[in-house]
Amino acid sequence: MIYTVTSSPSLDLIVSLSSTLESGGNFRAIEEELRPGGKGINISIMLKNLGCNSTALGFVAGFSGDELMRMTMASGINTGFIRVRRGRTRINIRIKDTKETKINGLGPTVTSDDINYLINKIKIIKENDILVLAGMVPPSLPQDIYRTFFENIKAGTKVIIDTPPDVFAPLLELKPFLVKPNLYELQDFLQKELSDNDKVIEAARAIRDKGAQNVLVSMGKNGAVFVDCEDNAYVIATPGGDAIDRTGAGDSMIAGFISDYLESADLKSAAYMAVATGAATATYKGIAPKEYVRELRECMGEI
Ligand SMILES: O=P(O)(O)OC[C@H]1O[C@](O)(CO)[C@@H](O)[C@@H]1O
Repeated sequence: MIYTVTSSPSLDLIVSLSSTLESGGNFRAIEEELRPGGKGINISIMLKNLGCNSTALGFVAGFSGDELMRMTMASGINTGFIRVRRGRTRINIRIKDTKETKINGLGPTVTSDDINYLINKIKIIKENDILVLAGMVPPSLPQDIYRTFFENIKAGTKVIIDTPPDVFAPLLELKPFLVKPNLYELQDFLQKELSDNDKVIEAARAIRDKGAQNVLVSMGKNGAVFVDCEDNAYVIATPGGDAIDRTGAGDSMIAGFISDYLESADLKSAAYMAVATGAATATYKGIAPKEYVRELRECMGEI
């Protein structure tokens, strides 16, 4: 089984403007859409599109939490959300003009009882299952919550961490199966520019040497760098196409990686599928369907 944990899921409100957003201005949307969001939720949706079942776990609250649960279940995903009493599931805003402006909300207040309910769900995850820990840790949660989750799983569970490097860095010693920073976050974290692929590979190897088994660095339109547990390093180009909506593209990469790895047990093949899946969502409105992912994967050729 595959489990995704999103400690702060969201509804994503995507609003398009015909003119450029200015602080203090008054604008009207020309298009708007409400989607279920949060990294683990997007991963579960992409997994479903690729034909893999998963269970989405996390904390939800208020009317926005009800709507998120409704939308997630309508996508055919198993859910095991913990309903918390105070506050509401955050509504993250994406404003699109010529660029994309993101405002991510705070999320509800989560108590230690709520956390224990989620830990109990995590405790039943079996050896050889996959657990994805994804997204920011909201201020209302203990900042080491992912460590607590990690420490409550059985040995042999494959843990994948899809968070910025400052969140996954303290967890590397617990030997996650895969971490996936994006290049911008990684540069910010290291406080240096990784100006060519060799430098990205070197940085990925340094993360692996600290404990991660495999490291996938997503690089937007430049594809990804993948360094595996046997020290193979690959630079994987995207199958092309102009990004129209990057929301969920990085999350889709994780789903692509998992779905391929479960079928092929081949890390390189999984990394190529990750890039195809991320590119599909980036060049599609919403989380891409399987046929489109397959088309892009075929464009990348045999590996
Ligand atoms: O958990 P974070 O880092 O705040 O990011 C959440 C946002 O990222 C996404 O999961 C896209 O990656 C959105 O669906 C969501 O609004």
